[in-house]
Amino acid sequence: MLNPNEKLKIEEILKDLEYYRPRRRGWSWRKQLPKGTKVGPFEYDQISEPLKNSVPLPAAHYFGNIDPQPDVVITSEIASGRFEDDIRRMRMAAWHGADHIMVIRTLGQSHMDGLIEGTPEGIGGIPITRKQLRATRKALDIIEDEVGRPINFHSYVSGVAGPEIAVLFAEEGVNGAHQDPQYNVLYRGINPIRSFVDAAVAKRIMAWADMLQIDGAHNANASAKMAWKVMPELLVQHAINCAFSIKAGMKKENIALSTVPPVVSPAPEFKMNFIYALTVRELFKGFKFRAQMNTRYIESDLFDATRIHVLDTLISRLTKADLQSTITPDEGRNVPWHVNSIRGVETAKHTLLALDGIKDLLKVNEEVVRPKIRELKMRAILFMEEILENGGYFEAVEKGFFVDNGYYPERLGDGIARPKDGGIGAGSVVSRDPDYFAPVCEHFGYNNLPEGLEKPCDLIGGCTFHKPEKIQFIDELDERDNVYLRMEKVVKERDEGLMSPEVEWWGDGWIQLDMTIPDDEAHAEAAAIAIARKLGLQEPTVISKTLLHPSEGTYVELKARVPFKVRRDELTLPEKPKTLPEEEISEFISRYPMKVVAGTAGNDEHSVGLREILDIKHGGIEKFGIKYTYLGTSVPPEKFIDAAIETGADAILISTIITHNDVHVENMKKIHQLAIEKGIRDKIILIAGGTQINNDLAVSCGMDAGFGRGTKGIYVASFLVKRKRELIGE
Ligand SMILES: Cc1ncc(COP(=O)(O)O)c(/C=N/CCC[C@H](N)C(=O)O)c1O
Repeated sequence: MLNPNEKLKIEEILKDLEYYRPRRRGWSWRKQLPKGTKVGPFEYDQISEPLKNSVPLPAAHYFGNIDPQPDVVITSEIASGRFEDDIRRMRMAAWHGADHIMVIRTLGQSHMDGLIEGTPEGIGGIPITRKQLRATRKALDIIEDEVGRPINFHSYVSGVAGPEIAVLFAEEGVNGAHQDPQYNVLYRGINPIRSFVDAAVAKRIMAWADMLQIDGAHNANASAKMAWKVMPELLVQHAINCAFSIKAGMKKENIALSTVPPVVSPAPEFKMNFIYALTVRELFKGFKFRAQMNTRYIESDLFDATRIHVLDTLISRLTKADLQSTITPDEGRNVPWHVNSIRGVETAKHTLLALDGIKDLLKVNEEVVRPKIRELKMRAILFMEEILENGGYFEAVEKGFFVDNGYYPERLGDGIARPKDGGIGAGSVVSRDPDYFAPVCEHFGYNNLPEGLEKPCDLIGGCTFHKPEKIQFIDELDERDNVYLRMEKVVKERDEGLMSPEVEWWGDGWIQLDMTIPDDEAHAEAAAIAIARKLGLQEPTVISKTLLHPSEGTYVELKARVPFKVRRDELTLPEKPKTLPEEEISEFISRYPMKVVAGTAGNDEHSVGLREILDIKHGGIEKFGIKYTYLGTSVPPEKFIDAAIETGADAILISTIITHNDVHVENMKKIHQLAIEKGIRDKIILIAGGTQINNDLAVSCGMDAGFGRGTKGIYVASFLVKRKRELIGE
């Protein structure tokens, strides 16, 4: 069982992998809760069972730290090239609410006509191998136990080894996979006939394994020059894969359409995206919808990408999504980093919760949308009719019907044409002889079962689906490229407590820094690099720039490598404030009633933090019986002293956030000085608080104590009691 306070040890995961068997087969949906379910102070209509361990959204602490889980499965796409580091990121993503982990394959795996073995390092994705799948599924088992919800493990069945990959996934308990023959044809240049034959074989196996299938329509969005123009084609692509999948034996509820809002602002996106989303859900009722956030128009600006993804998730809530697949906001600038995988999950969770029940609040204006939906459907139907007129799919793809940037029936003639008898694997499909028989189960198509056999694999005493002990587990094939070699350095540093920052791989040393340079883009970029170099950072690289003004300023984000490590055992941790037990505070106050005056000092209007320290509802000092007089905001130092004298207060609590020209320091010194002048300094307790305050600073300005960001009422109450005890000699 994983302990949240202990790091996951990959070496433990790698032990006894040859004996590992997946705990289940098939896809797990979230367990829905009824409409009107109460969580903390609120009622929800679209949530599922909560997690045992999780990280709530940033604002959750205002509402009792609730972390309601939306009804929709949330995907995190993770693949840095080293599965051992991806496993740690999967644990992070699971705690933030992801229960669908998608692992992108290494560059070019689609062109390998066979399986890869061992654990080589990947490029831009993971080499999908039996050992990598087992280690990851085994890790996901303990991670799902830690968060308390099943996690779906997902990858891709495509390429010339599609059927072999499908068997591998079925054997290793993979829960979901992309499978769409059109992907092979259009984007991997694999022979169309081979692709569809392989797809039938693969889909039949996926059906047996009860895997959820995601189709590949999103790739047309991602590939078209004008992504919004391919909307009619997307409907056709979905139709082709859905119909083919049903014929290959898949159940409708395991067929998910991969649908992406096609365009982004500054386009008036909802005029297209919302209509399209309504249309696809109407046409494919009964299938599942996997909403993928837009990848086509992501730039390097994390804020813009996040805004896009919030709006994409709004589309999901306004129509329907069974899965919300997040895209990391940094997909436009680097291979996704840990933090951005998590940000993608937070965006989905935040938006889905924010829009809980939204469809009960709004009605779609049928009068306006109906003709537009109908037009889209007509365009798709015409497209399909033209395919038929041209002799069918293979002829149409040969003529470049697909991913053409015309808004069908308009055609620009720039579609992706694939010759029916060309491409990788051309001519490799042979028809089965009348007496063809393969002694394996779930084998699509003509399989001549001999008399007396109940199922094909009876002939060989069981196939790997029915006798998993027959699966051949190959450990490592390349002694120069495997996880053990990679772990040698990592385990040594980890056990020595050597720490360095990382973005995707253990200790890769990368950090991100950002700065605003008051100059044009070119000079700002050059200056940022020079500054990073002077800071001693290595390989400084600009990953994003935001023009604030052509000449006045540019905001620059860089990544750079830290050339050193720090030792964990040499770190001085900020000591946690020593608080007294609640009942001890209340008991003391009952014997020595205390009064304070409080307010925000000087010309400071920020009072939320101070209210949290005072008011009972936030666990403020009032909770322990301490009475307070609230002087309001922008209180001059003199007023604090006069009020304290007037009310006979034991303490003055000043809150100060503004630090321009050190006004916070001046105010603290002034109050300390005035208390001396009025002869009350030795009887009154002076406390300052605020996000820019710390104890040393406050004491150096004459305060008795200072409290910074994250302070709780009990910290202040404990200090008041301790100081009062000193004053009365208890
Ligand atoms: C239908 C299909 N088959 C196979 C592959 C993978 O194929 P290869 O191993 O890269 O050749 C893909 C990949 N899609 C792009 C990334 C995931 C995307 N961002 C998503 O979230 O859906 C695919 O769409």
